Amino acid sequence: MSSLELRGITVRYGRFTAVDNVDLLVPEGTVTGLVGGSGSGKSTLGKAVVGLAPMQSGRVLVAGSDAGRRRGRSPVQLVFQNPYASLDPRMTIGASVAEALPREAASCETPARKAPARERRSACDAEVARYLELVGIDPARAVLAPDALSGGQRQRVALARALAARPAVLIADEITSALDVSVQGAVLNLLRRLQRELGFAMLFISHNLAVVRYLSDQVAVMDGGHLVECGPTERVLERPEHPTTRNLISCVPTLALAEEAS
Ligand SMILES: Nc1ncnc2c1ncn2[C@@H]1O[C@H](COP(=O)(O)OP(=O)(O)OP(=O)(O)O)[C@@H](O)[C@H]1O
Repeated sequence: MSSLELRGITVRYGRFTAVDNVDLLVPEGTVTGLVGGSGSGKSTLGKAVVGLAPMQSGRVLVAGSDAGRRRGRSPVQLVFQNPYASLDPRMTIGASVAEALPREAASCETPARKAPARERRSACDAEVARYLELVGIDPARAVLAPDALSGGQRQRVALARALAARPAVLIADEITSALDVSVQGAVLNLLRRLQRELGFAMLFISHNLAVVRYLSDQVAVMDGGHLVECGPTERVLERPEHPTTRNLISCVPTLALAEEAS
């Protein structure tokens, strides 16, 4: 199990500072919910952690060492909002998951032993089946292309692909917001169960405070690229200290009432 520690992360797009000197610790085996208004810098921070945003300064530490300096696969995996964009449409879902497997897991090879091709293939198929089963997809569907699946099923496959890389840390960026409300709950329950079973640290980015409360041990709040508040979920949501947090919380009942009224 590993922690994720962000130290002084700053991201600029040209002259615009999207994330400004953010420090954040996600302790090992726990979930931090990252909330904030639209454009506050949540996704940019998540992308910076995996090297997809132009980080001006700062360090990303996984289990205390610089994530970027590790050899081989990244210890951090990111699952995006859009399950239609996160899988290669030209690959079967089985091939997408297989691609993410660490070499030893995909081949049952050791440095001392090179496995024959047939043995490698069947070890790889077994691992792919294991990860598809883990996310509730029938392994017989491994031969299908992503467009044969629903949005919820694709997001499950995207999750299987991320987990197949055996990440120490998972970043989930609005992973249910593009899904039908009827399948959102199932994907969130799955994510919570897998996080507890596999024990990875998770940065869970969401607009939905109810979902953040359900999943998170601590909540971090962003505003204008700054991290303005961070603390245990119960404390932050019951006794918010920063006006931005109070404002986010006060918007929830307003929205609920607006939905009732419409
Ligand atoms: N590639 C980019 N080039 C220029 N500006 C960008 C880029 N990506 C994001 N931004 C800007 O950076 C700011 C933070 O964006 P970001 O997507 O991180 O916010 P967010 O909190 O995730 O918002 P939302 O909840 O709406 O997804 C916004 O003002 C956005 O317009």
